[in-house]
Amino acid sequence: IKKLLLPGKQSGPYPPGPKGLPFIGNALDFPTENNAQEYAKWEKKYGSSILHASAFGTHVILLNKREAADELFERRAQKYSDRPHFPLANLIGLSYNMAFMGYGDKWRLCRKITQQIFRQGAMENFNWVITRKVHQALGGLLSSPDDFAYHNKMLAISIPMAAMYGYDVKSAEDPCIVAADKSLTLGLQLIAPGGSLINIIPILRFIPPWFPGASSRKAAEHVKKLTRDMQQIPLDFVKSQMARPSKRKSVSRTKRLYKMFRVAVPSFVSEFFEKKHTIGASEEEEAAVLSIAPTVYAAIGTFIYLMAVNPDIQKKAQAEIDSVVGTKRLPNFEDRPLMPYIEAIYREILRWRPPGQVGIPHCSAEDDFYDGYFIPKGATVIGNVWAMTHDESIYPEPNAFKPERFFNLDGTLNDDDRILAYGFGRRVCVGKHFASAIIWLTVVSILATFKIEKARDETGKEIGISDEYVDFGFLTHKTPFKCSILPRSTTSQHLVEQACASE
Ligand code: HEM
Repeated sequence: IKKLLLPGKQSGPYPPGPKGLPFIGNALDFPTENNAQEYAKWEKKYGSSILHASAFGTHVILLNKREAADELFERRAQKYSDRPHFPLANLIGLSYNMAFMGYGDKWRLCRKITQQIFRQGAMENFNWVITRKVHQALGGLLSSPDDFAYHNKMLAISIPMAAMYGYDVKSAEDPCIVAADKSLTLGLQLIAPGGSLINIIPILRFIPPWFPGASSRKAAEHVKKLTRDMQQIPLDFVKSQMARPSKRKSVSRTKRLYKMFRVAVPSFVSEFFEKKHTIGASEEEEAAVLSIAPTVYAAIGTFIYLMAVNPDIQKKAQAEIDSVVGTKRLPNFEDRPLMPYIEAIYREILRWRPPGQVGIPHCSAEDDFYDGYFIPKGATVIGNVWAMTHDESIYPEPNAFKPERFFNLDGTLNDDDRILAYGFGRRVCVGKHFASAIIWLTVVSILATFKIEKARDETGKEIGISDEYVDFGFLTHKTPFKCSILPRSTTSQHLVEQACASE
């Protein structure tokens, strides 16, 4: 209300954008689905790639071009690394997550710890657990290929559970998985700008959940409980394991966990607990990064869809794998530098359909100018990743899935390896190396062993797959579809069976 009655001194024009109504501004103009594509249309409509809209006194700046995102989020990072207030994050118990924290000491501490754990050089710690879970997913595809979405979900949730907590999920019925799945799906939906009226009119958060019509508040209460379970079950597990006295003094607690459970240790949380004693992290920061699962799930869902509709690309990729790996073993991380075409597929998946099309919003910490336009302090600043990765001047025929675009004329990979889907500046995804390893190994392992095709009906006719996606809060997922996933040969079937038996 203060912002509306006493607007700050404005010293220049806002970027172009839709004309707002009194008081509510553009509250009715913000798209509730396909927002990245709608914001790209705004660019054409208002003749500018930097745009402005507002709702109830909150200014929103949209950046559709990479130069603007690089200038503001990277070069002016001091001013653009904060997050807007997410009124629902608190209500659903997600405020512990560093992705939603303001740019302050608490975030700095979390960032320091997580960056250390997930830095590129530390990926070896996780290779073992990623490999194990990817092999289990291959086994799942072998026994029930029609349930590929289920196996994908298990993979996406069980890797962080094992890596972070040393918690070994065996089935999707595990109470922790049920809670994680529901909490993240519902939570991310609610927290996004179009997810609830509370995000636009924060005062509504004070309405009690039992009040007639307070559906978001009710949903938030439900999600909060699920979030608590999702965190608490594995946290209790780690704490109980760490509290056990060691019989042999020379074996550290994390090594002891490793010996006992043969899961990915040092797990993120057990290492976090260890660090807590030396640098003093607080209780709330103990579980920071579980919201990653849906991003990985979205990327792998896109991969399966793209392989079903692009058989020639699939064949080319399999030819590369066969020439490097042969057919007597499964691929491993050491093969990665030897397979440029698979690398190009990885880049193209995240270019073609970034899991979070408009990333996570940043917030401006002070008044600023860019390109002659005024950006007020406290503005929500959104990098439209989808628009940037579909910029025709950089990626001709942007809607086509073409891994070849990442090659130089001499057949070597080009240097366009900055994955915009991971965001920008100081808030860039802290788990990008981890995510890259998971997605790469999943892609290469599935391609090495299975053939993905469109499903056929009883007359043998191919069943078409729609190209529709559905938005889940900040994320976008491929809508459910049918396809056929069969072993490439009896040799590849045996390889998968052996890998699963040895896990
Ligand atoms: C395909 C997979 C993934 C994608 C596309 C993705 C994308 C993103 C994006 C767009 C952001 C916000 C960046 C910004 O504000 O500009 C982010 C933040 C973050 N991501 Fe990821 N992510 C993925 C996987 C992961 C994984 C596996 C982890 C696990 C460690 C992770 C942990 C985080 C954290 C902790 C943040 C918050 C960083 C901060 O606010 O300082 N992400 N991610």
